[in-house]
Amino acid sequence: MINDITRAELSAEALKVQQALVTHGLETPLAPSPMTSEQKYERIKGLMTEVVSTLGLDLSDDSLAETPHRIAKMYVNEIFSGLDYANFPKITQIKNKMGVEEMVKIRDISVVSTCEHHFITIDGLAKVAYIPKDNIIGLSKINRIVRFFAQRPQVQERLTQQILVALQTLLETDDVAVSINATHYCVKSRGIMDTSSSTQTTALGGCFKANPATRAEFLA
Ligand SMILES: Nc1nc2c(ncn2[C@@H]2O[C@H](COP(=O)(O)OP(=O)(O)OP(=O)(O)O)[C@@H](O)[C@H]2O)c(=O)[nH]1
Ligand SMILES: [Zn+2]
Repeated sequence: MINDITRAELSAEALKVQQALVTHGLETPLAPSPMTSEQKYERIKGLMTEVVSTLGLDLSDDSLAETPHRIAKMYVNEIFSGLDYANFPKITQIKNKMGVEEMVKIRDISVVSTCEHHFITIDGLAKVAYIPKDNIIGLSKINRIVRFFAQRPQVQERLTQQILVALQTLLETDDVAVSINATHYCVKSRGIMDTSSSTQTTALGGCFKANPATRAEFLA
């Protein structure tokens, strides 16, 4: 949830994307919080002090002393920074004056996210394609949108869909496709401890869904 003060600071793109995710039932489950980033940092630092000392570790050791601070900073400013729409990337688009009507496809976009069930890393690659309508988006902005949604606690299926809907909303076309192949460290480093499996998720819109040839070209 976003309060009125925060809303005023958000970009038009961030607000449009947030609204679209809510409409599609794809928004990350968020509980209303009146806390600022600074207040969240202070509280998490205190709570992590409890976690680390409960584990029996000596917080007076010079290597461990700053760990609660590091974790709180990492959660708020880094790996969960995508929970705050104030961090939504600046989006640059240009008019499609050159009449591009073929697929634009970006491969091997780094996806480093965090599994929301275990708070352990998800590590993979994304492929994103779209067929331009009126606008062409700056290429790096696609990577930045992937990163924004990756920097949340996630399930891979929702991450894939959030990227799809964000791009459809910004590009004003349904003709977008997203695919992610990733290793879940909650599967690799604990639990079943499978070190070889990876997970592929795909979200297709418009002609990528309707046209088998377009779908095949994307997935190839
Ligand atoms: N669909 C989906 N499942 C995920 C994702 N990340 C983790 N999971 C799964 O979430 C499930 C949580 O299952 P639980 O039984 O509640 O947790 P757990 O006891 O730690 O389960 P194990 O991992 O089997 O030890 C596990 O099967 C995980 O593999 C994801 O991105 N998508
Ligand atoms: Zn997990």
